[in-house]
Amino acid sequence: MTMRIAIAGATGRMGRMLIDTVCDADDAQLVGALDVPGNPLVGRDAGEFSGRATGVAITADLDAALAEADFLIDFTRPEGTLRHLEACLDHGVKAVIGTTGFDAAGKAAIDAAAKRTAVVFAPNMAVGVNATFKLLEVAAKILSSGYDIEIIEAHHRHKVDAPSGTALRMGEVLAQALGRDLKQVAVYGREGVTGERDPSTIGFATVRGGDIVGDHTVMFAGIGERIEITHRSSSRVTYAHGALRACRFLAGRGEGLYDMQDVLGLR
Ligand SMILES: NC(=O)C1=CN([C@@H]2O[C@H](COP(=O)(O)OP(=O)(O)OC[C@H]3O[C@@H](n4cnc5c(N)ncnc54)[C@H](OP(=O)(O)O)[C@@H]3O)[C@@H](O)[C@H]2O)C=CC1
Ligand SMILES: O=C(O)C1=N[C@H](C(=O)O)C[C@H](O)C1
Repeated sequence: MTMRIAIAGATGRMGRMLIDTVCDADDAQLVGALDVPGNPLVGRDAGEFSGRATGVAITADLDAALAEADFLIDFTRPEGTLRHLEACLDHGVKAVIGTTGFDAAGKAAIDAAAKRTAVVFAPNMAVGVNATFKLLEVAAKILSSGYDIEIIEAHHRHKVDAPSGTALRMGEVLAQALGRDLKQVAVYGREGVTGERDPSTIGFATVRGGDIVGDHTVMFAGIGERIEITHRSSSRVTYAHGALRACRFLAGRGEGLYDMQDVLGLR
C-alpha cells in the first residue's frame, strides 16, 4: 500500500532531502509540504529546488498540508513540531519526529500525544548511529571503571541546539549502562578553574562550524590507553532513509511511542 506522506519544514536542509527521498520511493507519495508563514517558497512546487515537479505546492496551512496524509515527517523546531503533532491528532495522522532540542515539557507532550496516535521520535534516524548506541552500551559495561567518558560532537554552523540530540542520547545510553543518572553526572563544557575531574561524570563538548553534517565521538580515557568510538555522517540521506523506514514501521501499528531502536529491531 502506498504511504501518503506530508513533510514539515519542507524548505529546510532535512525537508528538501526528505522530499527527494519520498518522491524516489516506490511505496510512498508526497501529499503535503508544510513550511512557516512568510517563507518565500510558500506556493511553489515542493520539488522545485531539485528540478522536479511534484504537483504538491508548499503551504503554510497546517490543516491543508495534513488533509490527504497518513504520516507527517517532521524535522523542524520543538515549538513547531508540538503544534504539528496536535494537528496530527485531529487528522488521525501518524508522526515521525526527528526534531531535537525539546525540554522536559516538550518530551512529555510527545509522550501524551503518542497515547492517541503512533509516533516514532528519535534524535538520529541513521542506521549507523543507532548501531553505535548498541556499541556504546557494550563498551560502557566493559570499561565501567578506570575510564573517563567524554562525548564530543561537531555540526554545521547553522545548528541551533547544543549538545546535539544524538550526543544527549549517547549520554543517556552510557549513563543507563553504568547505572548512573545523566542529570546528576553530565558536565556541559568546562571553563576556568574546574578542579580535578570527578570520575563519575560524563563530559560533553560541542564544536560548530562550516558544513559538518554530524560527527560524534565517545572517548573512554584510561591510564595508558584510550578507546574512541566515532560515527561520522557525510550525507543527510541516511537520516531521510531512516525516517521513511520509520513510516513503514508505523504503517502496521496503532498508537504508541517508538524510537529507531524499535524500528530497526535493536531493542
Ligand atoms: N533525527 C535526525 O535524524 C535528525 C534530526 N535533525 C534535526 O531536525 C531539525 C531540523 O534540522 P535542519 O533541517 O537542519 O534545519 P533547517 O533550519 O534547515 O530546517 C528547519 C525547517 O523548519 C522550519 N521551521 C523553523 N521554525 C519553525 C517553527 N517554529 N515551526 C515550524 N517550522 C519551522 C524552517 O523554516 P524557515 O527556514 O522558514 O525558518 C525550515 O523549513 C533540527 O532539530 C535538527 O537537529 C537533523 C538531522 C537529522
Ligand atoms: O542538526 C543537525 O544537523 C543534526 N541534528 C541531530 C542531532 O541533534 O543529533 C542529528 C544529526 O546529528 C544532525
